[in-house]
Amino acid sequence: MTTAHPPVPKAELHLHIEGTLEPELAFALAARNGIALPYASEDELRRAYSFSDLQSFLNLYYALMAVLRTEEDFADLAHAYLARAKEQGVRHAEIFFDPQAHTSRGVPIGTVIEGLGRALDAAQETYGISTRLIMCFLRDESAESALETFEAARPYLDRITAVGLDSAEVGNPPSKFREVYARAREAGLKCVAHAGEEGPPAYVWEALDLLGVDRVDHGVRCMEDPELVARLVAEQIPLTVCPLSNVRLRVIDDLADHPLPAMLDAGLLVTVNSDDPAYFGGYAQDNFTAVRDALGLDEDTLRTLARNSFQASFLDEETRAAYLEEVDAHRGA
Ligand code: HPA
Ligand SMILES: [Zn+2]
Repeated sequence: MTTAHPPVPKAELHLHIEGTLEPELAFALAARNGIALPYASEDELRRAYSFSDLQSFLNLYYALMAVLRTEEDFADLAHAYLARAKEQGVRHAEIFFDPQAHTSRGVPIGTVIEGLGRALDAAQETYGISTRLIMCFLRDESAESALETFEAARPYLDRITAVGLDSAEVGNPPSKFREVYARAREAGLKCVAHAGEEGPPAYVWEALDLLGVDRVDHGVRCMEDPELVARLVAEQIPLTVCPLSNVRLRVIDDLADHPLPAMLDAGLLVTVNSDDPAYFGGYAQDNFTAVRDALGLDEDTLRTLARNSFQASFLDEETRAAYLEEVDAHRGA
């Protein structure tokens, strides 16, 4: 008899909670809230998950959020994610949310944060997962809207660890959001930003130099610029890479061609994450397994990726050290 190895303990650092909305939950919440979805069934919805680029995904991602209306909806969404994350060996999750995608539909920011917070408060006890929240600004909305969102979130900043930047990248460079990032840093928050997913290496430079990010989300296009790679290596700025997302959004043609091994060889602090797992075909361990199989990564490399995930996290040193010990004690990938 063969015994399946438990998945390696890991931190998930690039995960949009709205991107964990599975068709089953979308239909259940639609029914609960009396909302009609333009799909006849879960299968029909699933068949719409075929994307040509980031924007084609974002269109469906924002449309399906219509089912999220109450604190309970946001709590249920986070509980469903945490239950799956536990099965995938996730021990720590730093979770993005997109407040403007909800406030623009009339859902108060407090409903979003209190709802997610309710689930995250129970996460350690219920799932054995420590959590942080990262509030993202939609970069295809205005700089003023980001500032207004930050001010609306002020009463809840004790629940928020960092700010981030997501949505349609090309044409919306980090420089547009200097002011809100300065304000966030002044308030004691960490800073991350999506950069170098569809956008050029210049956007990664801007995220570093103008926003002062502690971590770059995606960042795969840094490989086009050796000077940028040298900077990221020298400062050990973490990159939260999302392999299955890259294939589904056609950032990379084929997983077998993914630059992950070259990134590791270059000395970059790379982590593997799931981005929007309900849409891209896999959660955290699914991404680990997929890169292992497509790129022939060995057990030591997978353990390095798991170690990197805790190194790149916003955990305190004591908790980080405890998780790293768990990784080192783990056998099998
Ligand atoms: O991969 C992504 N990129 C940009 N914005 C996003 N919002 C959800 N997922 C993504
Ligand atoms: Zn993302």
